[in-house]
Amino acid sequence: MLYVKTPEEVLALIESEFSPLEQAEFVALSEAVGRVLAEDIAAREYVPDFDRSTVDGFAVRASDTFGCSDAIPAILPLQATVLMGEGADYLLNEGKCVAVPTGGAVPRGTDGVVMVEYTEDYGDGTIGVAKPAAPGMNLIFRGDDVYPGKVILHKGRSLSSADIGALAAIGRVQVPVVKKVTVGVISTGDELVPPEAQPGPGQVRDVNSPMLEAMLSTFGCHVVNYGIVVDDEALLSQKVNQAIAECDAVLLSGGSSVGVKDAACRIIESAGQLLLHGIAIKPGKPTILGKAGKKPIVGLPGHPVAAYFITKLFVQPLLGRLMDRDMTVYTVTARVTESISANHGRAQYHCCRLTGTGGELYAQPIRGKSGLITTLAGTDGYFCISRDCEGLPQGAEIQVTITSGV
Ligand SMILES: Nc1nc2c(c(=O)[nH]1)N[C@H]1C(S)=C(S)[C@@H](COP(=O)(O)OP(=O)(O)OC[C@H]3O[C@@H](n4cnc5c(N)ncnc54)[C@H](O)[C@@H]3O)O[C@H]1N2
Ligand code: MOO
Repeated sequence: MLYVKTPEEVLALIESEFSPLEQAEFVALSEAVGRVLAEDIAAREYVPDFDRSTVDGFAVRASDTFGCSDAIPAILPLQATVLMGEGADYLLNEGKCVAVPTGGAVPRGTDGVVMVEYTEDYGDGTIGVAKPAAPGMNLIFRGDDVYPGKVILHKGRSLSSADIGALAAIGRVQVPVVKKVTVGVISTGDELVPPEAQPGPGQVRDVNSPMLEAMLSTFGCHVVNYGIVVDDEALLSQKVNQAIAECDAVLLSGGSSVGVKDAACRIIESAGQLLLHGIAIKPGKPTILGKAGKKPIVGLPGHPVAAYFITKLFVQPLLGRLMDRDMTVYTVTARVTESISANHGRAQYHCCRLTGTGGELYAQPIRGKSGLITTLAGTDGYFCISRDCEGLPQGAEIQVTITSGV
């Protein structure tokens, strides 16, 4: 008999029982994408460090161009030409202009740049300006991007490729990141053979290890795969204890239910402390959570779809807690394409395919038992029917968490 907790209670348990590992290291910028920042990053300099033009054109004092037009251009003598990669440390004289390339420095006193398209070079050292410049037009001023002390990225953020660009802009080539959490993965079952093997009668390929390994690497973890262990309690216990010694967290798939050979619960209990056995969720009810010291041990249900959802819904936030990382998932609103029934009392999760027509998104639920795996393959996301709901009518609005691409 399982004494189940609600998903909300499980998330609260994770928050209260586990804490960030707080292990940081420095990595090169080229290694930093996807890593989690260990501290806020503040700029130490101005970016850009000089006033610069955003167009090819002529730096002007805007007031010298007011009122000009195609018919009556402002005629400004060319004072100088700025070259790319060189400074312009002089004053723009009143009534004059300076030729600047896109990104080039502009002289002091410039408060606008007129695009070359709106000018005419008369060939006598003067430029005709046919369109007035508004103050600030086509200019980026020193420190517009960042200034010393400005925090550009916050602790806990998983670095995106755009963030890498921002770090490069401020010269942070050694980045303080949270050390990767190492997660040990063990699959248990007498019936399991490695994916490369041809299953014999009653045997199935190990789906969970490769799937979990892939999921964990998208969460930014380092994975140690301990392979398949047969249903031998002593052997499994030895493997679990080895994984606890070598890793920061352990996932054990299979053997989580209440069958005679389902030893995961006893093994986790003897390795440390049992925190939970059973979540009011479908699929994934017979999930186990325990800890050995500060290290979490999760007993995932053997059914691959159940193992998948439990990893998405609870292991991901658990590892986020260890890495002190924001693991917020984003959802989109869609309408279900067909009615779907649900078990009252358990939050029920379904994968779906999304289509979009007429500005609306539609979610086609993918039906199938949790022992099947191809129901997950090729789906775009998943949605939940809450435990107090007996089903959804066709067209009901749902929130879909997108999973395609990860
Ligand atoms: N009497 C009861 N039986 C079951 C219950 C229950 O409450 N009472 N719960 C069912 C639910 S729900 C689930 S989910 C499963 C969980 O089973 P276990 O975690 O104990 O896992 P196993 O018995 O080892 O395997 C279940 C199923 O999954 C296949 N499996 C296991 N590992 C893998 C893997 N790595 N790759 C692919 N497939 C795997 C295994 O062959 C079994 O078919 O229990 C129900 N039973
Ligand atoms: O967790 Mo089970 O998947 O409901 O069969």
